[in-house]
Amino acid sequence: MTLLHTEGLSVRFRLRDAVVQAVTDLHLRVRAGELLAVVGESGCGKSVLAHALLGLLPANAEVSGHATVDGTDLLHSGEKVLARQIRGRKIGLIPQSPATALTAVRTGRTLLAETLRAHDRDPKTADRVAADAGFDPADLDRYPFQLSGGMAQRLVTALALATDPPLLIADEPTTGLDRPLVDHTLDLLRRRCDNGGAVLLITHDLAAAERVADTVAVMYASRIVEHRPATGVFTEPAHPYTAALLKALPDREFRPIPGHPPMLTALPPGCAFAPRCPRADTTCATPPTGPVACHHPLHTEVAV
Ligand SMILES: Nc1ncnc2c1ncn2[C@@H]1O[C@H](COP(=O)(O)OP(=O)(O)OP(=O)(O)O)[C@@H](O)[C@H]1O
Ligand code: NI
Repeated sequence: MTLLHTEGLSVRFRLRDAVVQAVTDLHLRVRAGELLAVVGESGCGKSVLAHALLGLLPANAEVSGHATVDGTDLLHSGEKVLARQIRGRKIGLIPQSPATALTAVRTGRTLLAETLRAHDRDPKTADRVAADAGFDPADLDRYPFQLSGGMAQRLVTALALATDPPLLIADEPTTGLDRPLVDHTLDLLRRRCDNGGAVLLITHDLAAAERVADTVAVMYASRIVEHRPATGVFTEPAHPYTAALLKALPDREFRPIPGHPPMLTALPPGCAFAPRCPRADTTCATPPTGPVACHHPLHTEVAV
């Protein structure tokens, strides 16, 4: 069963003298039981994608295309529907910046109890929900400013899991966590999928994605350039950008990708990776399409 479906999803921000093309023509499908990892360098549009799905973009954003969760239209539902029926009920979000997501004047226990009550769940389960997310219930009476970065991270994870949404979007959920807690969080996400939920995991951490993902979408300069089963992506990357990302890993070749991603205010008409790509030639001036968006993929026989 498909839980999340996007077709031609695009997001642009209109600035006074420029347009930021943050997400371009995204076709995604996440099925119940699936953990999809979205990976890519800083600024490629991952968090904007998450915010677009939850209706959390600022007023200068223009969204086009289609997106549904569990059959419900996400882009043409009003704020009331998004607030009452989507956020928390159908889609949970572990936000990228826990500190800004937490309300300074409420303790963890109050925040958690309010969330549980708002979704007709027993507020007395707050301790268990916190513990499941790796947050010590003994610390629930602290205010957000009394939490370390890693503790705040675990608290927002508990808040997102409290309502048990079918789709969870986790935006860099392991930031600031020590290795055992990273593993704890990843196992938690994996378990949700094994129990029939779906997770869209946004991460810089390719090792994390390799550990738990069923499918991987590699994003570059606002587009998904490779979207395939995880095993294929990690063992036989097809897009030169994916191959370069893997080579940059410390336990692989530790070779950084030369150059920089393009400005999202001035994207080229053809392949945006071409200026950094060892395989680029004149054909790359036209836009590549397909599950591996490249005119010269490293592998052509890829399972999609
Ligand atoms: N409100 C906004 N107005 C204009 N540009 C924006 C706005 N929000 C985000 N952007 C731009 O959209 C692009 C994508 O941002 P996004 O936060 O999605 O990146 P990301 O892939 O999540 O990066 P990171 O890995 O660092 O979190 C960036 O260039 C960012 O500057
Ligand atoms: Ni982000």
